Amino acid sequence: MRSAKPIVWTIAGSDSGGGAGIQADLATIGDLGGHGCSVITCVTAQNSVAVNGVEPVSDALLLNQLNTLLVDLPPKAIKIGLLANQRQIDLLADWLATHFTSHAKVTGYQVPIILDPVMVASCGDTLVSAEADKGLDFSPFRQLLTLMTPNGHEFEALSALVGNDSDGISAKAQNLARYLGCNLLITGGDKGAFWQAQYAEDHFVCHRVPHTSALHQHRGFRLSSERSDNPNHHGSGCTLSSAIASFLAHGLVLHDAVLLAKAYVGQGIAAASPVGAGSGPLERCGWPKGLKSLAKISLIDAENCKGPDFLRHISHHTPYGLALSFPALTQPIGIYPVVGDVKTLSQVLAAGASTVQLRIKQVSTTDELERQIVDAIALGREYGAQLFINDHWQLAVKHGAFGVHLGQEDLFDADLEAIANAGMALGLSSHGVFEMALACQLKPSYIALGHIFPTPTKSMPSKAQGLENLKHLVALFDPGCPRVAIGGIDKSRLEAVKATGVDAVALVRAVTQAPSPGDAYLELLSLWENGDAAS
Ligand SMILES: Cc1ncc(COP(=O)(O)OP(=O)(O)O)c(N)n1
Ligand SMILES: Cc1nc(C(=O)O)sc1CCOP(=O)(O)O
Ligand SMILES: [Mg+2]
Repeated sequence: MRSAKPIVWTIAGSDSGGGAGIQADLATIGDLGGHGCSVITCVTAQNSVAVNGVEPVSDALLLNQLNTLLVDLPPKAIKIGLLANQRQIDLLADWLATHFTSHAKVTGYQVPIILDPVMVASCGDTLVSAEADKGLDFSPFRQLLTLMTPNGHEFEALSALVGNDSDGISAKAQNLARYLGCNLLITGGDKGAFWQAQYAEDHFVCHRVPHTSALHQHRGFRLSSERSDNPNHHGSGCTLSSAIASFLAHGLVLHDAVLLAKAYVGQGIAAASPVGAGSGPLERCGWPKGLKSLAKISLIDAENCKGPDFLRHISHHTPYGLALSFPALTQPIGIYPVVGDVKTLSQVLAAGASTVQLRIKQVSTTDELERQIVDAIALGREYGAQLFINDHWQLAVKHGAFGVHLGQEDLFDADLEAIANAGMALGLSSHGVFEMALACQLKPSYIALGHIFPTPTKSMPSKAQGLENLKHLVALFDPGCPRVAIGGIDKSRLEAVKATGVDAVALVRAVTQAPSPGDAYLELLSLWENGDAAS
């Protein structure tokens, strides 16, 4: 029952033309480093221009495939595609709610399930039985799914079926997500209501996403990328949902999986060539590379948003960059001590630290907090250091600190314009692809990538990234500012962290809990720069 490659199931129909369905899913899963298993719901006689027949498999064969796989090849993630009729929907939903849920209780692993509610092939021919001409009822899947990925037309059909006629995409999508009890990715590839001429736009509606910041729960994000004119995009919906399942199987959180899968489809369409007389299939290009391949993120209802200033700044009116700018650092960061009091700050500054953060989490009074910040800023100036104040951006602005460090949650109430107008540097935290992409859009002075290893210093919603994910993140993003790894780093891990290509490391305990923080800083610096400790 062990597999080096994460196992991903696709429960879908066979496309004899090889561009979509099971064939597209298995190609995607394999290309992204997973092992694909298939549960075939129906066989289609299909080429690139027409669907000439669809025959569902029997109930018994459908269940036999599911049960046979479950005993030996249990999945890390499941993608569900074409279900040929209402009977198959009911049967599969019941199996998931009973057999599969019991299995999950035994293993303790919550398998993510992605459903692509396919009804029509990209050539325009219907794929589902005649009884379903008013649309299939997917409500048996309520509370069983992680994500549903309808296109614009499917979203309208699903909304109509559940009597959801709210005004505006945002309210309507949130209602549907609540009704189904899952997150939604509404894709614009069918050139529906959400498709804009220049951008390929998808709407990601978060209902409940584990391991992610509170900032990103219950929100709707617009994901916009440059539209490709290539007519060869057969199977893009199947590819998107199986890519999301594959990234989730590798342990990524949903926001990251969605953003990477969209980039994967974009790269696949851009590189696709014709096969047959109709639309050709997507090319498989492996894990996305380069920031350019990622969609720009904005808030769906930014115009009405009374909340975070930060999210108003990334409204869809400015999806390709902000007017704000934050200064570049003038000294390389290298080893970045994050300290909790002015005494430790003075010790690391005296030892020569050029970039330091004051991170005060507990103070007796607000006067005391202000006094410590004033003293820290004065010390930073005296040593010519790049001193960042964590969290307390108002005091940092008031007293002219070199910079401010903000986490994703801190962005809720931070006035970025005030920080930028004061000419101050900005450091931002991120935990994974989505948060790093958001941070990049704000063009900060550095971006922190955390948490790399488990750490008792702070309790966080995110999972530890590990060195492999850090390496992927570093390869994916060159934000034009330093990338700083943080979380659980000490001298024993410096070499491995440096090997990922990250530009700098931030450390709390490795400095603050050392008998001499100044000496600890010097030893870490020597290890970072020369690979051996200073004598
Ligand atoms: C360099 C660096 N990276 C990350 C953090 C964490 O910031 P945040 O998420 O705001 O958490 P707190 O530090 O406020 O608990 C940081 N401070 N520095
Ligand atoms: C403050 C902080 N922020 C993190 C993030 O991932 O954003 S991890 C972290 C704690 C880092 O402490 P230590 O070096 O003692 O493990
Ligand atoms: Mg903070």
